[in-house]
Amino acid sequence: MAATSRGTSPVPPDVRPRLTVLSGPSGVGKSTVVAHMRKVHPEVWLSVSATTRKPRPGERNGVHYFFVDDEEFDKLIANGELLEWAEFAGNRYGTPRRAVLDRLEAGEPVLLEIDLQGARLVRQSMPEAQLVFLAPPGWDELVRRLTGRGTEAPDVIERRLAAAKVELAAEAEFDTTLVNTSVEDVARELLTLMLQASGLRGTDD
Ligand SMILES: Nc1nc2c(ncn2[C@@H]2O[C@H](COP(=O)(O)OP(=O)(O)O)[C@@H](O)[C@H]2O)c(=O)[nH]1
Ligand SMILES: Nc1ncnc2c1ncn2[C@@H]1O[C@H](COP(=O)(O)OP(=O)(O)O)[C@@H](O)[C@H]1O
Repeated sequence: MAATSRGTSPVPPDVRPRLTVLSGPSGVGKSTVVAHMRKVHPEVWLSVSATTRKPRPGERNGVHYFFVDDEEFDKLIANGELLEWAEFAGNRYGTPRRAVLDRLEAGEPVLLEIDLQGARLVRQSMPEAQLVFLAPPGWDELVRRLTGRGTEAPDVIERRLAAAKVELAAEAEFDTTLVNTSVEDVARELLTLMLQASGLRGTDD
């Protein structure tokens, strides 16, 4: 089944590459979509965030995240090295500023996968960014995905589901919604949105 696109952002007249932010509730499939993008479209540059969260099995430092301790995260903030950062479900996450700006200056479209608070901060500091909301096909499916992933303890799942309710209520703040029914379809639509927003050609393959 195809991913459903609810609403679209107008294609801007300028041709500057734009930052694209992908956000959505925990368990909706953001990491899965991003992993698929990495595999099928390695040319798309994905920001790697710093986090104080402990790595999950299979997660690699410098690939999925830069895993740092609290002290190192404090330093990143103090030195102004983060474009934005937020606390989410008891851990801190932030986007390294320099790497993102370098890529944008080099003319490459850039993708950030960050939480709602981060998306709002990016909207303030870079109003030209396009904000894409990844929505679940329904609440029950979101619960199933988050529980089925099996990476979090029940209390952490509860915290993430509470955060998910807040995140779902913020959908209207985003330029576009993609419903994650099919990972392949979402990745394709996301790539098209990124290329269109950057004044480059959208693809249908
Ligand atoms: N603000 C912000 N949020 C981030 C960043 N990196 C990841 N996140 C978000 O932090 C939340 C938790 O991420 P994670 O622990 O990897 O869990 P998962 O996304 O549910 O698999 C998600 O909503 C991510 O999108 C970042 O650099 N900044
Ligand atoms: N389109 C989809 N259909 C069914 N399951 C999915 C889909 N996308 C992701 N999932 C599954 O949902 C769970 C949560 O996905 P994940 O990418 O970790 O979410 P997030 O990064 O948004 O927290 C994973 O077990 C993943 O395999």
